Amino acid sequence: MSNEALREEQEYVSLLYGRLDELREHVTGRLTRVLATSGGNAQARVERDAAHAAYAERLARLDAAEHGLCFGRLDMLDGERRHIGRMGMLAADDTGTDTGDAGDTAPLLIDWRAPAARPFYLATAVTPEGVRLRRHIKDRDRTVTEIHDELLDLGSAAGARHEGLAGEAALLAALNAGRTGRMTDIVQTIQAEQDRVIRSEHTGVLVVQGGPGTGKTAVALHRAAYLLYTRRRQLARRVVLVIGPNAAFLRYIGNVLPALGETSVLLSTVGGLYPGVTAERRETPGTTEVKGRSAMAEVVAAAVRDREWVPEDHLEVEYEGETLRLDRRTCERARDLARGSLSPHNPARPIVVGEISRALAERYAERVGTDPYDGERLLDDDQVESIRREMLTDEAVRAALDELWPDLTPQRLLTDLFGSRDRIASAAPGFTPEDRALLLRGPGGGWSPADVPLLDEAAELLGEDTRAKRSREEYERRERVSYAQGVLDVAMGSRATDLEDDQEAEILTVNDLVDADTLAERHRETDHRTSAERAAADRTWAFGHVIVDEAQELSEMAWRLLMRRCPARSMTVVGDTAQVGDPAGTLSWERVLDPYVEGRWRLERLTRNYRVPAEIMAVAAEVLAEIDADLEAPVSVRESGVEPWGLRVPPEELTDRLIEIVATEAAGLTDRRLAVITPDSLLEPLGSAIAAAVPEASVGEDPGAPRPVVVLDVGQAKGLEFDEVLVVEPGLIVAESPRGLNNLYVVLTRATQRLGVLRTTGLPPSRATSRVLDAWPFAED
Ligand SMILES: Nc1ncnc2c1ncn2[C@@H]1O[C@H](COP(=O)(O)OP(=O)(O)OP(=O)(O)O)[C@@H](O)[C@H]1O
Repeated sequence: MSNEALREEQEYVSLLYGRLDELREHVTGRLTRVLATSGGNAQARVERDAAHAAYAERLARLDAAEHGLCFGRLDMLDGERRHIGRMGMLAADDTGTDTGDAGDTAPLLIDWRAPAARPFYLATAVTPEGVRLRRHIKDRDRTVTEIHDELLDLGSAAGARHEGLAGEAALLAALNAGRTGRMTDIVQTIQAEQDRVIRSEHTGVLVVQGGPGTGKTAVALHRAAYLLYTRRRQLARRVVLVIGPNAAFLRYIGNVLPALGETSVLLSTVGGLYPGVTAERRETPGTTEVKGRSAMAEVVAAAVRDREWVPEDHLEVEYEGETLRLDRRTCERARDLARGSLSPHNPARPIVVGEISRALAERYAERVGTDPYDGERLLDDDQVESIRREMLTDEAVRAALDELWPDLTPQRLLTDLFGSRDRIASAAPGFTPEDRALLLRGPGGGWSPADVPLLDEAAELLGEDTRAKRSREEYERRERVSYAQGVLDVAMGSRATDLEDDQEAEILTVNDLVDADTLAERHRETDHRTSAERAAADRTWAFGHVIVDEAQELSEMAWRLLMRRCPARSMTVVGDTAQVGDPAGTLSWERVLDPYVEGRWRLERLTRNYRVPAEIMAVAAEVLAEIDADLEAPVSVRESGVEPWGLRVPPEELTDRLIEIVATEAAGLTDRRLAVITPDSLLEPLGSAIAAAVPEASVGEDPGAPRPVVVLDVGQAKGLEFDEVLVVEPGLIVAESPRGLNNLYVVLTRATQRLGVLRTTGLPPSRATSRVLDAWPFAED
């Protein structure tokens, strides 16, 4: 890299940062002006809120572009030069436009997502796409530090060493860099097969199948950014939902989209998609599997129907000293009318209430208001109606109505169902007694992630619970009034205090003009939450696009929930059926997708492994062949020169040797991270032993700052990566789960540099069910 080239690029990059500062200043000025204005009618307020949100979002995008603003340059064969960066910028003084591909104005910088930037990712020496030179530019704190050039016209160079790797030097530098515990974006080095997925024009369900480390997560997130760029109007309002397997994974990927300037995104697990429920209950794999089956939809529906009760023969209700009898037919008629309304359960309840209370009032009127001589009813219709209304406040009548057709929350329905052997038997007649036993549970203990799709299913069938809705509305109203009262108090407190008493009496205060109730109602009109916050709080939100990562882990019931959240069926589904570990997870995309979008989903494959060096992948590929000989392992794009190591120790020495190894490794880690991955059953004992002996270690990913050493079980390691990985007792990992080999494949493919395997001599061969492990040249301790 010549100094001349560095100087030239520095000049250009400084110009771009100067322009970025101008844009920032301009938007900040506008934002300040919006914040300073007040008053006006409702429309003015709405417009002001919209402008406020738009400027704040734009400022966030400008801030996000600060690091690595311009990372590439294309010199085209026709002499044109294009600079590629995190956002588009025009040279013109039009501060409102910066898409970089607009109109005739020459762009200073082209957004990586614009069509003109595409050759940066696709051009190779064989298909140069009109590019003569591709340059990768690296800067730190606005200073250009490195430049990598590739000449792509055929005569000029041998091209990349690995055919098809775009920007090989920059790519390898990124792949070899130490991991921080937070995923970073890959805009500078997106590869051609990934670019095709990111920019796919398919608007329906796009499935991206790829082995470990092929960049599925990275691609899915960049696709979200791409879609937000090309369809910002629709998607920013409707929000893009990104689903990940667990909270640690969401933290791991959480910085990528903000770093790309995109905020209209909600990251969640499936278990996090039911507002008000924190799904932390742990369940056995058997229970998770049963709850994930699509047949559970019918079980929930049957559980609702079972609560729409009619008596065997008749129902007796005590009212004002009289025993009123309702026969089965009357109750049945009420139930049929309510069901025939096709409304969900709760909204249909008034039909039952109306029918039954009317029948009861009639019976009562017959008893107390009948002429003893001619049997004529003495009460007119109005009197009967007022008796009926009166009855609705009576406890016995209400109890009878609750028995016939209770107002139900999804939580109530499922708590009652799972707490009763009889209810389960009635709702799940097709299940085996063993499966039914897996659903049974005692009171309390909260909800599990597998419960959330069931709660959601129940919520659909039950509709809004009228009582809960009323009390929620009343609570929200009281909150608004109390907030408004606070506003009024502040207003009163801050009025001028140097007035004479009699003067004060003459002056209207804010409390004379408006009371807290009125002010509260006015506040109702404005909702200052972002779209993503509103989406998170709304169970029925329809997302513009849904991205599902580690999608092989989702159960059939989870798919039902996600499909409801995305009526447009615009989805990017990324996963690897060979990595499925969840007992309710999927081994076939057809099976889970065809029921919703039969024949309309598209499959793309990623074939290169960017994470795992060839030496480690060679071992993992053998495990993959054990899972299914037809599955193809992704091809590593690099070698590390370091072979994986294995050590076998006597069982009684496992903990001490492990601590010793971890302590030694930890001492040698600089800017690197080590993960110790254990079987689920050993996480607790080994994790606490390591954490007690090695100060750099934490058990589970630290929600705050990631530690250099982390001890995880298989489920926690899913989707994550580390510079070094130490797998403990692989035989037990295989033995502990019906998908044990898949789990072994997952843990062996988490390392970017080094892999070690530590096992005991004690496990009987039947428990170490992997041929690869049996054949592994473990050193004996
Ligand atoms: N084009 C690229 N440039 C630089 N880094 C890349 C590129 N593609 C992937 N990577 C890196 O490779 C690693 C693996 O990517 P990612 O986690 O997205 O793979 P994955 O397919 O989701 O893996 P798994 O199935 O094991 O979870 C990440 O560190 C990612 O940043």
